[in-house]
Amino acid sequence: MTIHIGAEAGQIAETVLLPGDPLRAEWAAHNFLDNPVCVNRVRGMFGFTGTWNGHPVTIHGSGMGMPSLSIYANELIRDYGAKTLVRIGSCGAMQPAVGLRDVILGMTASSLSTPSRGIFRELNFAPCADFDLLQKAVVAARSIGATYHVGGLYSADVFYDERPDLNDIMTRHGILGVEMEAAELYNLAARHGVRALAVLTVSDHLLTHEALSAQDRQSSFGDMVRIALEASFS
Ligand SMILES: O=P(O)(O)O[C@H]1O[C@H](CO)[C@@H](O)[C@H]1O
Ligand SMILES: O=c1cc[nH]c(=O)[nH]1
Repeated sequence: MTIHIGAEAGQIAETVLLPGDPLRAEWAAHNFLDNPVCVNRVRGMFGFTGTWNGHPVTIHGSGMGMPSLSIYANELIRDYGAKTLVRIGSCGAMQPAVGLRDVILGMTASSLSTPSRGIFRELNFAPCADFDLLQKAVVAARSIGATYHVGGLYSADVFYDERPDLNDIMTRHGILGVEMEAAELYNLAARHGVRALAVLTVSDHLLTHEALSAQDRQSSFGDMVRIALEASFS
């Protein structure tokens, strides 16, 4: 057990899917895993471990924002030995060619700052996905017929952004979507020598202002879960 995760040693799989929403973790575990067992409920941040095609998998909420994800990813990697961490999240589209419900595979993640800023200081480290996972996710996305895009993410620190000019700069530089966790996940993966990828579903569009409901964000993003699982084990 750790401060934030109540699972016993051995109850967390080496492959962990990380939705921000703990109820999405519950939905995904019950819809995609065999014999899911709840292994964490500390602070209501549910984690479930089961199997997918015989492979042990944990699906664990990360919470919203990089400070929250950083707590869970640190403990999952350092205390439980997680080796493959795939964020399965929602995001806002930042390009006209990206549509609602499309999947974005996050090759890089730009940010204003992350919990790792204190380490990098004057350096502009470039957080990026694990290439092997990324290319396997592309194959998986193609095979299930998902509409997908590969490219850069913007990991913002705030959802209600008083600096829309930052979004505009990201759009002008080709960034596909905005979310709030991937940059720190990629930083931690680099630091600890593990694999990470963000597989996201577009839940709203910054340019058209279309948006899906909270219920849709919790329990209708099956393609990204399938892609995350296929990529992890192929
Ligand atoms: O749907 P999740 O995975 O939580 O991801 C996105 O949704 C939350 C904001 O609504 C932030 O966590 C953002 O990154
Ligand atoms: O962080 C997020 C997630 C979805 N949509 C956004 O605009 N931001």
